[in-house]
Amino acid sequence: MKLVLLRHGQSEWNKLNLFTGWKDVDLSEKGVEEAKSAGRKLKEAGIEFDIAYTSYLKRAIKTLNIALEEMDSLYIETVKTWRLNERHYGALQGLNKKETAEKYGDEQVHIWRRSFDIAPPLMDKDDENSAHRDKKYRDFPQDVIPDGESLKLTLERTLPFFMDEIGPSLIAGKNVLVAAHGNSLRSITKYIENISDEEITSVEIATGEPIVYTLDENLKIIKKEIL
Ligand SMILES: O=C1c2ccccc2C(=O)c2c1cc(NS(=O)(=O)c1ccccc1O)c(O)c2O
Repeated sequence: MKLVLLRHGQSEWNKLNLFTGWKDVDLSEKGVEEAKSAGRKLKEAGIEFDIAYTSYLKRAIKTLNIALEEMDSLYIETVKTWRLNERHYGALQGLNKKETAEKYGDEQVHIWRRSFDIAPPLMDKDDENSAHRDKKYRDFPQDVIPDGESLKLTLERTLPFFMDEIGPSLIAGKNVLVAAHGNSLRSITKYIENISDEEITSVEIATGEPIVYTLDENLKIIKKEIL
């Protein structure tokens, strides 16, 4: 069966090189085109999906819907989960490179950049952008919703969803499409390709380029191709 990973197209804040995280920004024009192109590639590859998974963030949801529309597959079951959200960048959300360096210093940025288990400064729970005040997350236990995540924490809240939901769909023989974010897709890649904690920080998943895994019933990779 096929597992296809698709990182959302360029967002409005990617264009401005701002930390985005859980900020629910829209796709840019370019991002919409990237999603259409990904959908066309998947249609040409002739993959028929049985189920799709995405995050609670519109840049991923729209990427999925645009790609499914290109494949004339908007009818398939789609599951949305906060566990596929991008890494939460805490108080850094909305900052650009210059502001981050000015506020925290180049040395600190350099440490954060390569770190696996260091979280950024947390966002205040009463910040207007806090997930604790966002209706999307109102039904979740408040201690589960993050205010900032290390890469390790992000992987640790995404992988259980893969093991409990996506894995069983694959083992049931379904073709699965996951439209999500750089760091949440790293979690799945890390597991499928058995990548170490050190190596995963340098794995980059390109936007809008479907990664197609053909897996056996033990979720071992038979073939990997990037469309
Ligand atoms: O500061 C961070 C950082 C801080 C806290 C947790 C994670 C990261 C992180 O993962 C990261 C950073 C900077 C840059 N490059 S940058 O310094 O040029 C930069 C800074 C701010 C906004 C966008 C930029 O491109 C990266 O490529 C990163 O992957």
